[in-house]
This record gives sequence, C-alpha cells and structure tokens, in this order.
Amino acid sequence: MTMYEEAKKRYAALGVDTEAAMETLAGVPISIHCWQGDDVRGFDGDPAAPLTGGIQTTGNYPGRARTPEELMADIDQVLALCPGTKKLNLHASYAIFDEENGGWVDRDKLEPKHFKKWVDFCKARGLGCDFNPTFFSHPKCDPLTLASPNPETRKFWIDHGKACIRISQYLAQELGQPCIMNIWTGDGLKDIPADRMTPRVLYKESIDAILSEPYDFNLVKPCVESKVFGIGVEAYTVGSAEFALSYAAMNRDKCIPLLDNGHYHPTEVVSDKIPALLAFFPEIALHITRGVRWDSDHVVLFDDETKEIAKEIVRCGGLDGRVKIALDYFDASINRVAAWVVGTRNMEKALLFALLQPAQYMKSLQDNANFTELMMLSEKLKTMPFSAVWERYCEMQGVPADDQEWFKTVMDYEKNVLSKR
Ligand SMILES: C[C@H](O)[C@H](O)[C@@H](O)C(=O)CO
Ligand SMILES: [Mn+2]
Repeated sequence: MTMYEEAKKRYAALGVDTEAAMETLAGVPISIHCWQGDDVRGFDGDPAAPLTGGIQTTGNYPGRARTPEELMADIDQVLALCPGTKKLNLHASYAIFDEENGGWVDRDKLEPKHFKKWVDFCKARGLGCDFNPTFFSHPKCDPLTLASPNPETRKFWIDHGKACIRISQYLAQELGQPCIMNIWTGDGLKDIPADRMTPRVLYKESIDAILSEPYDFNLVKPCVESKVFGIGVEAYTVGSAEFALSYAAMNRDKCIPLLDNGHYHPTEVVSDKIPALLAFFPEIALHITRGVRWDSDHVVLFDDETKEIAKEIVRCGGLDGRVKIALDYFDASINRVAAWVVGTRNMEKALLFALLQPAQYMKSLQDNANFTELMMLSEKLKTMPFSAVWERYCEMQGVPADDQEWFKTVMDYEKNVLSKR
C-alpha cells in the first residue's frame, strides 16, 4: 500500500474523503500578488524612489525584477511550482507603457490599454486578474491621498481610483472572471491629530466618488482595506478598522470589506473575524500575510494562524466564492521567487489541512458540549498523515511534491537568470 493509500484509509476512518478534499481545493482561486517580485516598486515611476504609505520592504537579495518581462518570467516560475487555481493580483503601478500605447501617463490617466500585456499574459495561462489602485510611492501623495485637505490632491487620486474601476472592468471582461479591486491608502498621521474626523469624512467622500464610476458589481468587486498603523503614521490611520467596516456595511451593494491579517493589534486574529463578517456580508476578501510584531509582511508560513484562517474559510462555507483569498507579503531578504512559492504553497497547504477535518462531526461535538472529545480529536488531526495527501495533491497538479525539488528549480533559476540581473 502506498503512503497515500494508507493516509486515505486513515482519514476515511474519521469520515474524511481525501479525494473530495483535493478536488475542492483544486478549484479555489488564490490571488498571487505581483509585488513580491520587485519589492513593490512597480514600473510607472523612478525605480529608486522610496516606498511610501507606511509599508516597507527590507533586504537587498539579488535578482529583483526590473522590467515587466523579468517580472512575468519570475511569475511563470511561481506558477509552475505551486498547485491549485491561481489568479494574478496587479497594482496600478505595474502599468506597461510603450510606443504602441502612447507612452507614460500619470496615474489619473491610466487606461485599460496600459494593462493589455498583462491581459495577454493572463489569457495565455488561463488566469483571472485582481487589481489595486496605487495610492502610495508617488509625488502626489502630500503625504495624504484620498483624505488630503487639498482638493487638487484628492481629485488626482479620485481620478486614479475611477481609472482603476474602468481597468478592473476591462480585466474582468477580458478574462471572464470577476476582478477584486482593493482600495487601500496609507493615509494617516505620525503624531496626535488635532482633527480625527475631517480626514475620515473626506476619505468617505472620496471613496463615494470613486465608486460613482459605473461598473458591474458582478464583475468588479471593490474592497476597502483597513489598517491599524504604518511606519511614519503611527498615531492615526484614516482608514481604520471601524471606518472600513462601516463603509462596507453601508455600501453593501457596491463594495466588500477586506481584512489583512497584518493590520490588527497583535492579539487580534482574523480567523475569528471571518465568521463574524460572514454573518453579515455576502462576500469578504482577505490579504494573507505574516506580521512579525507589526505589519512586516513576512512570507506566509504553515503556521497556526494561517491554518486557523483556512479552517474558518472552509467551515464557514467560504470556498464557494464568498471569501476571496489573496496573498500580500514582500520579502527582499531572501530569494524572491522562493518567497512567493513558500507562501503560495503554504496557503494551499493550510486549505487542504482544513478540508481534511471532519467538520460536521466536530461541530456536533461542540453542539453536544462534548469538549473533551473535541480537544482529543483536534490534537489527533495534527499528527494525521497529512503530508501524504499534500504530496498526492501536488503530483495530481503536476507540480513538485518535494520541497527540495522545487527549491532546486529555483536555485537553478537564480544561477542562470536572477544572479545575472
Ligand atoms: C501593496 C498592497 O496594496 C499593500 O500591501 C496593502 O494591501 C497593505 O496591506 C498595506 O499594508
Ligand atoms: Mn494588504
């Protein structure tokens, strides 16, 4: 008997169908963020300009993608090494300008044609594409954007948001899959504000203005992402949790809330927020990351909270499309392709781990107050032969099952391609 057959039998004894779990997982889209490949620099400005908005990449590992072609080649490596259904997640700053489309334009003037090459890339690989307006790392951050007291600044960024709605609609129509368009700004203040209210009212009005741009809510899913604080904006974040959640709740026909698990106080967990929000919202979106002491955007691991988030997505019926899963981390201190692969595979692993649990039976234990058995079973599941199912899943998906095998491919790519950049 193979290791997988043995594992299948042991899971079946708990009432878990490993084949069904793998089939379900294979159809769940995970949105892979393009910004891991180039340290969130994008292609629409000075590549040496600092990253602003309270986010930071640290490290200078060789091999950063410097052009769209390099970034696409790196993404191809990631796609080949990760199982499951993938989507691409682009930021507006990754617009591709060339002679054919008229060259560089500023962010308020972006058009679908600036993303045609990305559409071609996605079509050739059968990918959907999500999108993000880029409200940071730009001379027109004063440093605020949508919440700026300056009407000209706000207009520029509202026009950028509207342009992104049109681009998102184009991506969805071209690729035949909804486009999740996430609105996040780093707007905030370093020190104690004199006025906390006006920036929030302005932010609300600016998002209202962006969402007044016509779009089909079945195709374009605008999100509002909150945050607790960023570097340089420690005292006050305009788009706080209460702000973003209230905005989404009051505009349920137009947008959905997005939770990034790096964006809360360290003892708060997004896993617990998922069922709370699904009790009210038909759809929610997630940014899966790993914050170490702050929103540090470390590579996603197969750790307790990632597993718990996956468990809640599965148990709350989130895999039917109600929960939109995207990755959001950026590490420049290690091989960037490996970072991408580790995090993406770990999200898949966490979902498979969750799908291999006898959820209905565990629920019945809770409902019958049989907490002793529930604890025993939860602990038993931790040492079930999960790796044999994971390896079978990778084989079925045509990607390396053994981590050392994909790692060798990445090291060869580093030697032959990345180290020559
Ligand atoms: C680059 C992303 O838009 C960004 O990471 C945002 O989603 C965020 O999480 C900022 O902390
Ligand atoms: Mn995020």
